[in-house]
Amino acid sequence: MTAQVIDGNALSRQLRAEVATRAAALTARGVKPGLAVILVGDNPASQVYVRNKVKACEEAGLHSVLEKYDATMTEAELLARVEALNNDPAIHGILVQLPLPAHLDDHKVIEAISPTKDVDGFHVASAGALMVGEPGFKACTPYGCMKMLESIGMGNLRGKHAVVIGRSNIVGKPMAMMLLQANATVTVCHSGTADLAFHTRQADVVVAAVGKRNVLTADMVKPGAVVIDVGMNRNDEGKLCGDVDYEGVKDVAGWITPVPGGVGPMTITMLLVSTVEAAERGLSAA
Ligand SMILES: Nc1nc2c(c(=O)[nH]1)N[C@@H](CN(C=O)c1ccc(C(=O)N[C@@H](CCC(=O)O)C(=O)O)cc1)CN2
Ligand SMILES: [Mg+2]
Repeated sequence: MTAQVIDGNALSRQLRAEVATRAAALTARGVKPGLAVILVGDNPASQVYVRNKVKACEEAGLHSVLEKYDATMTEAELLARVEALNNDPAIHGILVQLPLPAHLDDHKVIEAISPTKDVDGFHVASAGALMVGEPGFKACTPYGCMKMLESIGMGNLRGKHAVVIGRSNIVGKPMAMMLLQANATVTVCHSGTADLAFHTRQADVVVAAVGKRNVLTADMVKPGAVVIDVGMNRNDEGKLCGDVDYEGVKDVAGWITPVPGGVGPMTITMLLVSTVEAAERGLSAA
């Protein structure tokens, strides 16, 4: 079997066109959706991601503001910027690019963002809303993975077993909750799991989100399973690769996401979706 590829670039193009239509409708009503992106420090990967976020906003007709600060910025200064953006009516979504420099407390900074503008979905209020099935912003990477599943007719996972590898607050845990909301039976595996392959071999859907190459190899996958790769690593040649041994797993899986061109672009797409939604919510509350 050769797996079918779930193309994150193609799906993103389609969803971003829908975002552009919604943004144009809002703009015509006098509300241009606005995203503020805060970057502290000079992490080279983060610089690329924030640039891509701003570019994606421009292309979809959203207003965006990129605030770049030196790595020496104090926590008090950062919290003051977040507070100013919370009170800025032209801004509907705020995100603080992670990772932050070590002297800044990620949790404290994220909690300072108004939950009404938390388009990254990282605030405890957003995570709690997801947990209890209430409306709220969803973390963009797992949200993008769910859209990828929907795109292949697997939006409802009743009777299916999903295995998530990784338990981070920004991917693994919200991913598990979203799969549960979609009626899957969910297993979360992590560094303390005794026999990872035992679990993954039973899975109809595997999401690998560890940040380690070759965490999932062909012998660990049930034939025909859907494999979603959230990892971003470098191989020995310095080439970008995921957590999944793509070349081996593609001969066993039914569907697979590539790296690059899979989950990554969907992360930015879902950020745009949530920003437009934030602006729409504001309008309907007015
Ligand atoms: N505040 C946030 N910080 C971080 C998030 C986040 O969602 N919010 N996620 C990641 C980084 N990230 C977005 O911020 C991100 C990572 C990767 C991609 C992407 O498109 N990757 C491409 C490859 C890019 C390359 O060549 O290097 C792909 O997979 O095709 C987009 C966004 C951590 N921080
Ligand atoms: Mg920190």
